[in-house]
Amino acid sequence: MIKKLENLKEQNRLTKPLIHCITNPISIHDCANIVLASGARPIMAEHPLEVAEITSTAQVLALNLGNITDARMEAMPIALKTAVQKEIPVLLDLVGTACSTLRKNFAKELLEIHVPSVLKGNMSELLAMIEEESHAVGIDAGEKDSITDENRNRLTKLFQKKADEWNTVFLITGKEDMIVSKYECFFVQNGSPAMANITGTGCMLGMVCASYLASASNAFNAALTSTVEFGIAGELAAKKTMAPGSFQVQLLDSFYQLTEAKRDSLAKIIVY
Ligand SMILES: Nc1ncnc2c1ncn2[C@@H]1O[C@H](COP(=O)(O)OP(=O)(O)OP(=O)(O)O)[C@@H](O)[C@H]1O
Ligand SMILES: Cc1ncsc1CCO
Repeated sequence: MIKKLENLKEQNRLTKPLIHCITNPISIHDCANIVLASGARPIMAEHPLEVAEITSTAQVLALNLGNITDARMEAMPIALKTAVQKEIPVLLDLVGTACSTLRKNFAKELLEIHVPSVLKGNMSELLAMIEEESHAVGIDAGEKDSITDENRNRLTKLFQKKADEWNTVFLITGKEDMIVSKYECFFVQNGSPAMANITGTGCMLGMVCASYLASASNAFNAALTSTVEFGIAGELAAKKTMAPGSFQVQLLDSFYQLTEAKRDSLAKIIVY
């Protein structure tokens, strides 16, 4: 089990892969910094006339639908097509697809071009994408969509079927996180409530996962390793402070400093 946790931060620190991120301005600065802390190099570029060139020099493409604009809606399909041509892995963060029909329809258009290696979002966003009932409150997941011991089995079956159909890995976040491929479903119980008190932690986790796609053996290992490490970083940061301003700083530092040994001793994973 623990074999699926790879030392991806160290591998990235040796190769410094370039991660092309097309993302929202709310958390863009935190996203660039967490890519750096993941051992990779970020480039945040979204002009429709330059993204093909930028994506073609990158090792991974990360798309995030938060605060979507006309410019990013024009740029994302161009970048995605380039990623397909260059055979580079893609992560799509489905921010807001449970509260905005525009975003959900746009996400479906992107999936028509190519289904990314990792589809990420909170539970409400992912339920909406697979046409199941969801209860989002704006960009946040609804309480009714939380993972419980009663719905664990149903959710596992639901997402495994879609992962098979779409040939993708789902990274589904919340109090408890869920990583699903057609073969496997792991639940990750690391993390802290303090992570929900600052904006953009979901976006940041997406960027860690994108960075790890550059070095991982497969998309499932990238999703699992990033989720466990980011969750543990949240726990360690929360031990230092629960106040949101300083928590944000501690989160970045704790993630940057987390060693493989400490991660393995603190990982809380349920293999389903
Ligand atoms: N109450 C909680 N307890 C433990 N971990 C949490 C909690 N809330 C969030 N997290 C962790 O924070 C990270 C981000 O998840 P979350 O579901 O809050 O993302 P999000 O809603 O997409 O965030 P944002 O839109 O602000 O970027 C995940 O790793 C998740 O496990
Ligand atoms: C608050 C917010 N609104 C759109 S994107 C975003 C950042 C977290 O997803």
